[in-house]
Amino acid sequence: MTGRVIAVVGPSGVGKDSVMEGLHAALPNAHLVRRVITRDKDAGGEDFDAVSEAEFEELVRNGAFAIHWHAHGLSYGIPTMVKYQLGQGKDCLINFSRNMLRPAESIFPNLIVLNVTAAPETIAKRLVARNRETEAEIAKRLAQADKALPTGLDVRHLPNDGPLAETVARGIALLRPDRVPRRADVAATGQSPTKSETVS
Ligand SMILES: Nc1ncnc2c1ncn2[C@@H]1O[C@H](COP(=O)(O)OP(=O)(O)OP(=O)(O)O)[C@@H](O)[C@H]1O
Ligand SMILES: O=P(O)(O)OC[C@H]1O[C@H](OP(=O)(O)O)[C@H](O)[C@@H]1O
Repeated sequence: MTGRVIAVVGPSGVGKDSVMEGLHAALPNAHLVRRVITRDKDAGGEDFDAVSEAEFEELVRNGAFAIHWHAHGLSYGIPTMVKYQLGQGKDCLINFSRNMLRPAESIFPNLIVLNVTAAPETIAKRLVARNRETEAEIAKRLAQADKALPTGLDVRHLPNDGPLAETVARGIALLRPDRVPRRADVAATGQSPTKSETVS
């Protein structure tokens, strides 16, 4: 059976990478996708392949990416290898861009969106504490924190205001392939129960 693409989205600093690491540790069938990014290799944070802009463009020309995008003055690519992993039946966890969810639908038919959220002041504190971006870069990222998600996708909401371990435990429950939605989910959305799910 084909694996699922689990597109982890949310504002910069909300905790996507942290949640993904926790899910990866707990779910043996979930592959953590390593992104190619035009970011300094010593920037810290997620494990990624650092390339120059010229190298990135060459990779694009050579069809190295299943999908790629530009954000925050950087370029991000998801290696085509992900399709092999999906073909092997592995779920693939990808730190994704909210802007790319619509195009992703046709590239990855088995797409689940894990929408990580937190209060704006919590996100701001985390970005400062992480110390990866300058003050000006942090301000720009915070200005883009609020972005609507496209409609009609299978979105599962994961608040990350509290302890990370609790978020990860709720994330695991949200991703269970046999998960039966709560009645409240059905009533709240008034549509297909799998379209929008939250575990509290
Ligand atoms: N539940 C949590 N409680 C406390 N700190 C957290 C929690 N989740 C994440 N953090 C911290 O918040 C900071 C931002 O987390 P992370 O880098 O995972 O965010 P991100 O959403 O992947 O950001 P970006 O999109 O910019 O890469 C990190 O320093 C991380 O350790
Ligand atoms: O705002 P949207 O489009 O959702 O996300 C844009 C980009 O922001 C984050 O980048 P980083 O991991 O902080 O470098 C995401 O991973 C994504 O690549």
